Amino acid sequence: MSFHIEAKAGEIAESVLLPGDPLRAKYIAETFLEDAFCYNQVRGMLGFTGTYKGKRVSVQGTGMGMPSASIYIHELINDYGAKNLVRIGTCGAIQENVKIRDVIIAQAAATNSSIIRNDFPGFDFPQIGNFGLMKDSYEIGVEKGLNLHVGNVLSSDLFYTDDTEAFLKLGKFGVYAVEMETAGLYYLATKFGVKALSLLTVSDHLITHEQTTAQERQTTFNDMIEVALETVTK
Ligand SMILES: O=P(O)(O)O[C@H]1O[C@H](CO)[C@@H](O)[C@H]1O
Ligand SMILES: O=c1cc[nH]c(=O)[nH]1
Repeated sequence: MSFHIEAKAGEIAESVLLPGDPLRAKYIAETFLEDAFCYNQVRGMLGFTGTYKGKRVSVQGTGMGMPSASIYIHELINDYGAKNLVRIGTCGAIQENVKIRDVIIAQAAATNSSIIRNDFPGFDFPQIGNFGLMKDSYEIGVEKGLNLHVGNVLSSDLFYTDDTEAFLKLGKFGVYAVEMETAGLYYLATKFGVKALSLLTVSDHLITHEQTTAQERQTTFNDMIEVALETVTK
C-alpha cells in the first residue's frame, strides 16, 4: 500500500498502461484483459491488473496534468516496482497534417512546466521516450495500418490558455500535439531508471476545431490501446 494506491504487494504488474481517465482504465480492463481485478479505488483513481495474451499487465488512471500523474507514476515505480510505463492519452493536434484519431508516438516532449526546470536551473533537459518501446510500438502500429506520427509533443500545465498562438507556434517547429503528462512521465522514468513511452490519439484539433465526443475519448481509442498492450507484452 502506498499513499495514493491501496494495492497489496505483488498486485501490480511490471508493465503498466497509464490513461489519464480512470474510466478508460476500467474500459481497458473490461474489454482487453482476462481475469482482471481492481486493485485501487482510492480517490476514484481506478487501477486494474489482468493478463493480455497470457502476460500480466496493469492499467492505472493518472488524472489530468503532471502534478496528479507524477504521484501515481512515482508510487508505481518506487512502491510497486513498475518497470515499463506506457501512457495512453488523448491530445489536441497543432499541425494541419495531423488529423483527428491519428496516433502519435511521443519521441520527446517539450513542456512549459517548472517541474523539470526546478531540478536543473539554467538547463533545458530534453524529455525523451524509451527507444525500444518506441521501435516496437512503431512496428506494431505500422503493421496495423495506423496513421502514425513519431516526434515531439507539448506537455502543457494548462488545458485552457489565453495564448493558443504559443501552442500553434510550436506546431510550426514540428511539435505535433498538446497534452498534459508526457514530459512528467519521461522525466520520472529517466530519474528512476525505468522505461516509458507515450502513445496519444488525437481527440481534437486546435487549427480545424474538430472534436471527438467525451464518450469516444473515454472508450473508443482501441487502436492505440492495442498497440500499447502488444508493445508491453512483446
Ligand atoms: O486523455 P488523457 O489521458 O486524460 O490526456 C489528455 O486529456 C486531458 C485533458 O482533457 C489531459 O489529461 C490530457 O493530457
Ligand atoms: O491536453 C489536451 C488534451 C486533448 N486536447 C487538447 O487540446 N489538450
